Amino acid sequence: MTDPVLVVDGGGQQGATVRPLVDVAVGVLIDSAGRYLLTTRPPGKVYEGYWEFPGGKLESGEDVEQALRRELQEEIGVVIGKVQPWRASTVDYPHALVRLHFCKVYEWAGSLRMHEGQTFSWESLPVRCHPVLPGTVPVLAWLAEEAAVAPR
Ligand SMILES: Nc1nc2c([nH]c(=O)n2[C@H]2C[C@H](O)[C@@H](COP(=O)(O)OP(=O)(O)OP(=O)(O)O)O2)c(=O)[nH]1
Repeated sequence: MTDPVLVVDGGGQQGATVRPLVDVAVGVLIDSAGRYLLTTRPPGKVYEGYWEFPGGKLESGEDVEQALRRELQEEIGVVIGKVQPWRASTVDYPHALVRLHFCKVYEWAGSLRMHEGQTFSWESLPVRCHPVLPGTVPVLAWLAEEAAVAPR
């Protein structure tokens, strides 16, 4: 069975036209207090200012882990340790059809530096950040479900 596709803001609306599926590596960084790192989408990008987990598109020849390591170093200035593949989802936005590969990361080196003009916040559930990117909203629900089953 394939996962349902989350259609956002009307999605691609191209009918029979097949759109490429863009793979995106996303890091759910979790600190020793169990808080999650959220960042705003940088100026000039679609959904500018919306809150998301840091990450970005896979480049040619990269796997999810390689892309995540590169993106987090480029965007937030940290070198991540072990990457734990977690969940995936597909989102149909007007600008792109994306496959989001969420990974949990508990270890990293270096201080956070927002290289693309983002804002960051360490958040507990329920998060105070608003607005959250539509493709990211379900992730917060998954995290809340997990926390309910295995509270810290
Ligand atoms: N990083 C990230 N992207 C997300 C999340 N949720 C979600 O729907 N997305 C979507 C938004 C974008 O369509 C796509 C990420 O693409 P992007 O444009 O930010 O990637 P990038 O940094 O490689 O961008 P660029 O260099 O090509 O400008 O994934 C999330 O939590 N984190």
